[in-house]
Amino acid sequence: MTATTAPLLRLHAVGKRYGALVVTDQISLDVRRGETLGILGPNGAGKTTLFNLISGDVKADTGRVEYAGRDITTLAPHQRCRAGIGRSYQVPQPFGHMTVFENLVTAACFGGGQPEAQAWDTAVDVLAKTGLSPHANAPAGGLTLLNRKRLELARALATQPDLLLLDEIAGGLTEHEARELVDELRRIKAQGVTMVWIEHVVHALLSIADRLFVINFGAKLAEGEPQAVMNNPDVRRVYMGMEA
Ligand SMILES: Nc1ncnc2c1ncn2[C@@H]1O[C@H](COP(=O)(O)OP(=O)(O)OP(=O)(O)O)[C@@H](O)[C@H]1O
Repeated sequence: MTATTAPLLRLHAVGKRYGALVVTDQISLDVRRGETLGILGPNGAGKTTLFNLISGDVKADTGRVEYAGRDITTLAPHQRCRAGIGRSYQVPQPFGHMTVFENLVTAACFGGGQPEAQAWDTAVDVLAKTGLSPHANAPAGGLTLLNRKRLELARALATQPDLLLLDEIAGGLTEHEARELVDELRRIKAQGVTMVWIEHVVHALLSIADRLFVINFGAKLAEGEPQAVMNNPDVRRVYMGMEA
């Protein structure tokens, strides 16, 4: 990759407020093709809002969002999804009465814009990739936490994204389960998918992230190579503050 390669995602001075509360404070951020960017920050720092601004679930008050060189600031969520941005939600949102397979076909058809025959093939492929094949015909509402997290990842993958936004998919898992999830993410990364991962389980994030971006009170606190960011005095203070 050369230094001149345009970023896949670019946020330029993006801002969002709810009344007097500034939730996103002039965030500028580039994500290169193929990289995995980890997002860290205390509870309420504005991480999920940042995802909402990228996916279109929330519209920016100020600034610009560019994807693959195109200004997508005013596009609706389904248009951004069809353009290649897939996301998971912090609270898994499957159709609980539908089977795992039906959830994936639905995501491929309606999120990814794939014709039905192709959507079936995609669903079979994603089931295998995420270890959900044994649960293909189970109702989504009855899955264990690990499998609900897997399904959340699988639904995003079924839209065949170039950019995958993952919101706290390791939270609540055991050490062993989190390791399995990271292994799955490594395989997805190896296929060239660009990822942005919000995660409080720092060691899971550090095991795969190429770069970290830390948010505090809606603004950028630090950005860069993971170990350097974790050693940054401002970041340490925020995290020690969290632990106190
Ligand atoms: N629709 C909304 N209306 C008003 N305030 C909101 C809205 N959405 C988010 N907020 C506030 O914005 C702030 C940032 O929320 P956000 O969910 O982005 O934080 P977060 O960093 O993802 O937090 P967590 O780690 O707890 O998930 C919080 O104070 C939250 O209460």
